[in-house]
Amino acid sequence: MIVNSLAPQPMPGAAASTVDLTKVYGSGETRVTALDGVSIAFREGEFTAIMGPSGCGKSTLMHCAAGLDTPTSGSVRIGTTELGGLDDRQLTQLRRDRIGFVFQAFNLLPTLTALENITLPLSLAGRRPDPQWVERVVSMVGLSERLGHRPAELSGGQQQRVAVARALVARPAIVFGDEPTGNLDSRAGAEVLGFLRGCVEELGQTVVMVTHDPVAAGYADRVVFLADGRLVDEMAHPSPDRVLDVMKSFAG
Ligand SMILES: Nc1ncnc2c1ncn2[C@@H]1O[C@H](COP(=O)(O)OP(=O)(O)OP(=O)(O)O)[C@@H](O)[C@H]1O
Repeated sequence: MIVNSLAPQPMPGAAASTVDLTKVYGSGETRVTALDGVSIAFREGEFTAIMGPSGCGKSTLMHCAAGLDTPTSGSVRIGTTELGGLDDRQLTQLRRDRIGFVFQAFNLLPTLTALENITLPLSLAGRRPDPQWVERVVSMVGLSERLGHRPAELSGGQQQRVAVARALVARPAIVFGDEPTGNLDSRAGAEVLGFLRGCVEELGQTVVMVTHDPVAAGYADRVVFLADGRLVDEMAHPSPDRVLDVMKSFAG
């Protein structure tokens, strides 16, 4: 299937983009081509879900696009910054300042309060929080009453909301989520997805999320489908039913 928005060149207005990205793990008999020439742009202010069968390369794509893993070949840009041209220190700085992460495991520090966890990226960067922005993020994710609580005193959904707020606090160019609702029940998952949607609509953020869940994908503006390390399809304005139909076609 030809996918017309998967342009070979980085698009203007892309928060992140890849061109002809490949990632090969191992060698000889254990060689695995996890990504096989992926060119994609994540547009500013858009919520994209990455889907596809287990092992198709979703996490690898996200990790390479976020500068957490190094591609075998091809290029990755965050905005106009080409990651291949950065040394380790610059890459660490770019991840800290321009990228937000939300993982399946909430990854909060147990000894810190919710507020301290949220502002940790700024503390590490030696930056002062912008009180108005922190207040906006905190109230959007509905945590105003619980800022003094430690993670153990919060439900899973609340902990993930802290993680979403932490991902947003530095006003990143892009937020990446790796199955951010994978550990949550459907109600808490829906809340977190609603907040990610809110980040896009109310705060103008760009969000990219890996998910297996067609209902989660239904919150996105666009779903891109990977199979065997290649982009094979995409869908604008997805609904869970239509996403499920595409997923079934992979299984068949
Ligand atoms: N560190 C690694 N060493 C060797 N092979 C790897 C490594 N990481 C991933 N792979 C392989 O690369 C391929 C893509 O893996 P990846 O985790 O990106 O897939 P995925 O679509 O995210 O899978 P899932 O939905 O099961 O999480 C798989 O075949 C996987 O076994």
